[in-house]
Amino acid sequence: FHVAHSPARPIVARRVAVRPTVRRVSVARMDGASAFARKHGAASFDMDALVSAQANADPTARRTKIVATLGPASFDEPMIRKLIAAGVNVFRLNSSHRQGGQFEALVPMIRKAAAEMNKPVELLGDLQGPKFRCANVKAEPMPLAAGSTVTLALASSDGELCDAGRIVLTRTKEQNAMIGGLTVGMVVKLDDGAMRLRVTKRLSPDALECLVEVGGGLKSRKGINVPDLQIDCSALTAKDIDDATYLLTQKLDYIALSFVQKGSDITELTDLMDAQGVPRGERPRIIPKIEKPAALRNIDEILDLADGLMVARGDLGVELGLERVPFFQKVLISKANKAGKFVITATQMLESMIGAEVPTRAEVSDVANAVFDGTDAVMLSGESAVGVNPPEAVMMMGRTIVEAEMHAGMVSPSL
Ligand SMILES: Nc1ncnc2c1ncn2[C@@H]1O[C@H](COP(=O)(O)OP(=O)(O)O)[C@@H](O)[C@H]1O
Ligand SMILES: C=C(OP(=O)(O)O)C(=O)O
Repeated sequence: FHVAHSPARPIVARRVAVRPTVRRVSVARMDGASAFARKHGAASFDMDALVSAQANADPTARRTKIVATLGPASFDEPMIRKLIAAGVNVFRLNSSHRQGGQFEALVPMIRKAAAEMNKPVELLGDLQGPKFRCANVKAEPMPLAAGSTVTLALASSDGELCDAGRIVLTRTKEQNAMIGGLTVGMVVKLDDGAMRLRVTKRLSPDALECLVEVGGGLKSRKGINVPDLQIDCSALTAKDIDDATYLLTQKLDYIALSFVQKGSDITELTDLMDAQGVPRGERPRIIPKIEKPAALRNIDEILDLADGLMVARGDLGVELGLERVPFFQKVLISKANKAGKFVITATQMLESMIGAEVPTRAEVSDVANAVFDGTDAVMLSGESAVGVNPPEAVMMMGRTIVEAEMHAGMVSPSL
């Protein structure tokens, strides 16, 4: 190699990794280097055996479960059967997108397919919670060009669509409060932060002018986050109560609650179950979605009242900052493991498979690392809801999990 232009600070192996004294490192002080040394210091690798021992086992025979979100790409019975055969353990019905009698048709379809295939498939109903979303878009995707100006407004009539530089939100108590609370200079993020607006002018009590700082294409019902705005609202919105009222009649296995911030948010859901007279033995297990900094602060009281957790990395990434997600994923998985509760790692796991047959190395690595962290389940979102090949996404995830589980004992979590 020509080294004349080598960087001032070359990459060097961590000295602690080869020090024979690693076992004396203080456990109390868990700095990165000592944690690395404690994990790897004493390991010896039989490279021949490791390279030969490719897991060619059945990708459906694994401990870590696969949760697959259903959507337009997976709504028919032949596809549901393919997904079950590919190894889906839990189907997720996202109430944020519930329309017409969609779920009413899907639930019996899944149960029938699972029974006929003799596979123990479970169902998870996800409640939107106080999450802001745009209305449906007239011609998808609606272009938002960087540098252009758009209007962000409450819908002026029922059924108004996002169109021609106007992003509209259905009128709900929470969305009315959001539009009312926005002030000039605030940042508004769209679609899990893929696009960014900045408020430049208040046009009326119901509408704001915004500059598109990061552009893109907006699709129907995409999430809207305003990290600078705190809105005091209940954990269950009117829509959640309506969705939960239906879901609780379906004897689902799990119910996920979005934007939980504190323990009492979970109590709102158990109160609803009481009010509906859902017998104790028939209640779905409650999964708070951890996607707000407040939920991280109050995680112990939340975990106490929950049956499991979801590391909801989509919104968590927007609310907390993307670069902070990996560490908190490990903390949340560790806390759930220690409390004896299950944990689902969710969102963008094989994201590129929405449009491609093959994922990126980074995505495969992400699935494997979630397994190494100790997750109990990994989740597919758009990959199985709107992707080009939902069964292949499930099989890719299954193969990755099997391979990771084979080595999980060697790559034990360090938290
Ligand atoms: N029940 C549904 N009906 C229509 N589209 C859906 C449904 N569920 C999911 N989708 C589509 O799949 C995408 C990914 O699903 P998911 O991650 O659950 O949604 P989101 O991140 O919007 O909550 C959604 O943004 C939506 O476009
Ligand atoms: C799972 C998540 O929630 P949703 O898909 O409902 O936005 C998330 O934000 O990661």
